[in-house]
Amino acid sequence: SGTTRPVRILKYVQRCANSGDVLSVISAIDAYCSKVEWAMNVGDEKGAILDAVVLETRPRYVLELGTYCGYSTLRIAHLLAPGARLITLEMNPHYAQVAIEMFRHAGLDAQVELLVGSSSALIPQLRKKLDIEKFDLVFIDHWKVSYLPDTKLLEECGLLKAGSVLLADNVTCPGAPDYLQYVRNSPRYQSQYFPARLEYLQVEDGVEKSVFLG
Ligand SMILES: O=C(NC/C=C/[C@H]1O[C@@H](n2ccc(=O)cc2)[C@H](O)[C@@H]1O)c1cc([N+](=O)[O-])cc(O)c1O
Ligand SMILES: [Mg+2]
Repeated sequence: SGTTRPVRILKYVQRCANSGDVLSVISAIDAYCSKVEWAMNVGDEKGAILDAVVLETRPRYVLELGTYCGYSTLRIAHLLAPGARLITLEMNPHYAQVAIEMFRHAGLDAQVELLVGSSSALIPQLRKKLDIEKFDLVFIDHWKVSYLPDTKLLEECGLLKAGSVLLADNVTCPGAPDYLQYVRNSPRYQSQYFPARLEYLQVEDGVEKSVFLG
């Protein structure tokens, strides 16, 4: 039985990226996935949009839905102020283990709190479990069919406040049409689309930034 794609990415990073250097880890993942084998990281073009939203939001509490190898987790963690908290949810224990090793190589494992489980099971537990009232920024990049139900769950659990920012990957490819329709038509959101290419490919994608209005 061979390795998995996340393990091959991790091994490449451990071999080629300087440990403790998060930017070299990020560029090593992008190098591997653009030259050797594609993987569903947000990538460097959409990643730059994510960076800009993190910098403008200056979030204290961040939630990520879908860790995978931890690429976007690292991009976010790198830009957070001391004392900020980044929670990332991953339901696949193997992916979670790879991501933890990725965070260790980048020297950011102390900056990230990874919870293993499905978002629908974990989101209702976050307030009690983590003593967090509201999230300032949510990066949504897990199953595309879960974007809308999980957004409604975040609202119902009182985890969003006026000004909370949702940033959703892949709203064009693979697409999250029900989510888009909701955030673009609900009076409770101010939504904006940022077109970009799908990671490592010449295919059209985009991210949607939606500000919760309370
Ligand atoms: O399908 C995609 N993403 C699904 C991501 C799923 C990730 O979220 C986790 N999760 C964590 C918690 C959950 O509750 C559910 C899943 C899964 O265990 C996986 O690690 C995708 C596909 C393409 N593509 O071009 O095909 C491009 C992209 O950028 C994508 O993000
Ligand atoms: Mg994605």
